[in-house]
Amino acid sequence: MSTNKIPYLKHHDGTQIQAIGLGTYSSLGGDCERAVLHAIDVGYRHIDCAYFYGNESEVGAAVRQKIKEGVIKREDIFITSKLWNHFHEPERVEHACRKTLENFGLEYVDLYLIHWPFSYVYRGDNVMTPTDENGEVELSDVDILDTWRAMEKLVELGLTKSIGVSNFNSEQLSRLLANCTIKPVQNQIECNPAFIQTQLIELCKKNDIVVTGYCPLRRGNPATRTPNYIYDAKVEAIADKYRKSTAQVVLRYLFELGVVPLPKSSNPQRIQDNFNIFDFKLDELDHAVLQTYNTGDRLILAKQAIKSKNYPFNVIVPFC
Ligand SMILES: NC(=O)C1=CN([C@@H]2O[C@H](COP(=O)(O)OP(=O)(O)OC[C@H]3O[C@@H](n4cnc5c(N)ncnc54)[C@H](OP(=O)(O)O)[C@@H]3O)[C@@H](O)[C@H]2O)C=CC1
Ligand SMILES: O=C1CO[C@H](CO)[C@@H](O)[C@@H]1O
Repeated sequence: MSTNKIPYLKHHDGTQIQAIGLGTYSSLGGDCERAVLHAIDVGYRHIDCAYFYGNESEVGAAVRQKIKEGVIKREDIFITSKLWNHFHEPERVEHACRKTLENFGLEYVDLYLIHWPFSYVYRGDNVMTPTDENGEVELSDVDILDTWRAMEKLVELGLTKSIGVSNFNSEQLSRLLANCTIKPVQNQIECNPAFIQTQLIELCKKNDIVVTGYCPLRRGNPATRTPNYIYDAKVEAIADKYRKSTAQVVLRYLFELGVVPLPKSSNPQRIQDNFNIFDFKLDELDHAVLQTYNTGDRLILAKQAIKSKNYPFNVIVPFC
């Protein structure tokens, strides 16, 4: 497929991002490498990764393979990774980013995000969820602004082109915006028909921050036929109208709301299908139907960090 017709969004720092990205959480080993190789062949130029996912080596191997084959140049592909919660102390941030680059076998990432606003005690690079004797996660208390200043240095060092955040609520984002030198280019948040987060999206748009949407398919599971909207007759009717799948309708819907969806798949057909959402347009009635699923039902709660003062989901933001 030609990538000419695929829309890109511009970040405020001048970098550009393809308006859909391949999610890689729970894509592991050979499955992950094959998924990324196939995605690049299909036309994806935006891959969402994280140190926490434990698959940066596989993603990097696939990207380097495609560069070697001459299918892409490094500058054609946008790679996001994320600082995990145990690396928040400012003095660990550069080390964490260099470790990620080493995993990828690349000299820079395009975007490095603070994965969550809360932090964990550091017990070693590979201890990603340190727990105490009661099995509770060991939370630490690093100020987001201190971590952000170290993130800004990564741009100066050329280790990442852009920096951003993930899972920041409106208060955390506003505080960061009021106190930063480099503004975040993105806030990556949960976004699917049942949980759109309209007000947070509006705040991001107002501040020229791109929203990337995770769990766009709400972790679709054909066996249990969840989430219900992928298997619901009303969405099937919309899909039939455009000769598309219900997943394509959902991804298109998020795109039309101004969100960059990050669907994960390791299935070749679904990887391709999820990318083919730029040749049709939903009408107002379709939007009205899809809006009825917005019940404000958050899927990812990160309850292990509920006691952190930086736990982001205490702020009750109306969802519509
Ligand atoms: N910043 C953060 O805190 C978070 C970021 N993320 C990022 O967002 C990405 C997407 O979220 P994720 O949690 O993976 O969930 P998704 O909503 O992308 O759902 C993935 C699931 O949907 C299935 N699926 C994919 N395509 C289709 C389709 N066309 N029809 C039916 N089922 C389908 C996949 O199965 P199969 O592989 O078999 O196709 C997989 O089981 C992550 O991979 C990660 O990169 C996710 C969570 C939190
Ligand atoms: O990126 C992520 C993938 O999903 C996890 C939950 O299942 C999240 O904790 C994490 O932030």
